[in-house]
Amino acid sequence: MPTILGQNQYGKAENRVVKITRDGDTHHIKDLNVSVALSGDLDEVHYSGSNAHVLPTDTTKNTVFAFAKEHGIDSAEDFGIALARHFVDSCAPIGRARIRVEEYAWERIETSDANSKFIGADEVKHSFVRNGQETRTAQITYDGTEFEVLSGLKDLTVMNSTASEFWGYIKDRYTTLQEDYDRILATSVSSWWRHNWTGDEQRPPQWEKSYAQAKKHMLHAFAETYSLSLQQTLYQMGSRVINARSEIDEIRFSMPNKHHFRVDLSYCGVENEAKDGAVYYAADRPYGLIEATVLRDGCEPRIPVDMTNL
Ligand SMILES: O=c1[nH]c(=O)c2[nH]c(=O)[nH]c2[nH]1
Repeated sequence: MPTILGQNQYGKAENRVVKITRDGDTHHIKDLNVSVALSGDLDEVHYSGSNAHVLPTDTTKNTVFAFAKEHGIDSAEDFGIALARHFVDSCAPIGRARIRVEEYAWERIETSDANSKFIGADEVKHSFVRNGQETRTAQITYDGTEFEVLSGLKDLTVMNSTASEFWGYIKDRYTTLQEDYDRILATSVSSWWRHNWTGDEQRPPQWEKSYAQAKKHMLHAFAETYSLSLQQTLYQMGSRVINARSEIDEIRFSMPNKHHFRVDLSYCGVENEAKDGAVYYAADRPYGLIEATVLRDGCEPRIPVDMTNL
């Protein structure tokens, strides 16, 4: 049977690069997991094994580490943009580069001045604890003409211990769920959002600030929405980000409903009402999975539907 080659891409995945920047005694950490995927005029390596158009994945790995040293890492997005531009602009057979980045945040450990003297410093400025909140993500794609910059996060776990109800849904012969007028709403947010910046001629967003603001608006909307469903909360979170941040046109969420079931304690004659402060069973599976995109009116959806499950 004749066959032809379909979509293909290659590169070094999961380059774990840690860059320390020293500002006197004060150190700064950028801790990234960078994956490179290149595509272009690469039929021959698949058909005949000719490597004439292949930039080795080993070289793509070396480039990641060299760029971290030579250019530093201002933000995941800046780093991805520099790498994507380099691979496409410096290597003729490569027509498109996609750089995916996960960033792990570190927080400075605050110490007492007195004890710091033991290591000969007034204050320790080089000790960090891994931040246990979300993992930041970015994906930069460049085709030689336009950039697409997606930023995101995953594993941002949030809970409202009240101000959530769920009732008025379809009931059929399989329904056992009781309507609930005071429930826990908890989820682990995965989200990607798309910036409308596409290239050099416009001023790029300030990526670090944009990320912090997007996360803040998401969290505030989660906290401030009186929720009748997780779907409604999701939409409020997306709308808040789009309305507050002019550089973002589209945001997609994948949010598992981390169910907390009020335990029926009637077996020992104990009431367990939400209003009195209840005991819940935190179920880990199965979970409702609520996913949706929120768009600025008039903008095209471009974030792939399954992007949030990476
Ligand atoms: O917020 C919710 N949305 C649903 O669609 C749903 N379905 C369900 O069983 N519980 C919930 N909760």
